[in-house]
Amino acid sequence: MIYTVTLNPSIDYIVEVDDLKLGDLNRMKRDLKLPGGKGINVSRILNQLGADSTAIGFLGGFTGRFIDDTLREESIKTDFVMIEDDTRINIKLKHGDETEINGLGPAIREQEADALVHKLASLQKNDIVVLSGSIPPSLGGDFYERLIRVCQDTGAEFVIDTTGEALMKALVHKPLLIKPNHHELAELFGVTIHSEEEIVTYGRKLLEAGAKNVLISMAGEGALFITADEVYHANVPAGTVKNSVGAGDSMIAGFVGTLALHGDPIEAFRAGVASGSATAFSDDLATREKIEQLRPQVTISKR
Ligand SMILES: Nc1ncnc2c1ncn2[C@@H]1O[C@H](COP(=O)(O)OP(=O)(O)O)[C@@H](O)[C@H]1O
Ligand SMILES: O=P(O)(O)OC[C@H]1O[C@](O)(COP(=O)(O)O)[C@@H](O)[C@@H]1O
Repeated sequence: MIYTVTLNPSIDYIVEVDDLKLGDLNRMKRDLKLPGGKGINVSRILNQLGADSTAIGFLGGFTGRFIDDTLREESIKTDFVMIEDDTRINIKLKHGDETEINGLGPAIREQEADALVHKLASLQKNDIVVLSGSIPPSLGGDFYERLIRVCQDTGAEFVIDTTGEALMKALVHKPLLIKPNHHELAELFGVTIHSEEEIVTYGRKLLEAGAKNVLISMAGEGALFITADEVYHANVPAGTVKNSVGAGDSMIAGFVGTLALHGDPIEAFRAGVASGSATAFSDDLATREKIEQLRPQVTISKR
C-alpha cells in the first residue's frame, strides 16, 4: 500500500482576474476551490493511475471537511487525524502570471501529533510512504525525522518532497525518491545554477548523501533522472499551460505509482513527466486520459 502524508493540507483557492490592480477593487473572472496539499495531490493522481493509496495527515474545521469529502467522492481512502484548528486556504492568483500565497497552517496539539505517529506504527515492510509539503510551524522542523524513524522501524520505504534543512536531514535515511525542481536544487546548496552539467553535479551530491533516486524537474524545460549509474533526460510534451499548481506532485505520483505497479524506473520517469505535464495543461489535476494521451510524447535519452 502507498500512504501519502500531508502535514499541512490546504484548500487551493484558484482565482483568475484579467488585470490585477494592487490597492484597488478587483473582480474575479473565474474561481475554483480544490483539495490541495502535496500528499493529497499525489493520492489524487495515484487514483487516476489505478494505484491504491491512503491519504493521511491532519485535517480540521470546515476546510478540512471539504477536503475529506472531496477525496472520498473520488473513492480515495483517507485516514486523517482530525484536529481542532482549521485547515488553511492557499490562494493561487492567476493574472497573466501565477502568484501564490500559501498559509502557515493550523496549530497542531501534542496529542494530535502523537496520533499521527501512532497511525504510521502499523506500516508493513512493502509499504511506501510519501511525505510531502511544508510542516505547520507548531509541529517543529524535525517532525519528518520522527516519521522517518517510524518508517525505518517498520521497514517501509519513504519518499520525501520538501525543501531546505528538512530535506537535507532526510537524505541520510535513504529515501526511495526525492524531486527538487532546479531552483530548489540551487537553494539547497546556496548556489546559482547555469547549466545542465551543474544540475547533474549537484543532483549527484544528493545521491551521494543517501537518496536512492533523484528527479530534478525543470518545469517547461523537461526533467533529469539521476541514478547511481546513469543520467536520463526527458522532454516535456507540447501543450498549453493552464494551471501548473500540483505539477510537481503529479510527477512524484506518476513515478511512484508506476514503479510500484510495474517496477521499471525508466517507465516510471516517463509516467512522472507525462503526469506533471498533463496537470500543467489542465485546470484541476490531470485525468488518466490526459496522462495516457501525453505519455507517448515523452522521449527519454541517456546523457
Ligand atoms: N510549463 C510546463 N510545460 C510542460 N510541462 C510542465 C510545465 N510546468 C511543469 N510541467 C511538468 O511538471 C513537472 C514538474 O514541474 P515543476 O514546475 O518543475 O515542479 P514543481 O511544481 O515541483 O516546481 C515537469 O517536469 C513537467 O513534466
Ligand atoms: O506545503 P506547501 O509547501 O505550502 O505547499 C502546498 C501547496 O503545494 C501544492 O501541493 C502544489 O505543489 P506543486 O505545485 O509543487 O506540485 C498545492 O496544492 C498547495 O497549495
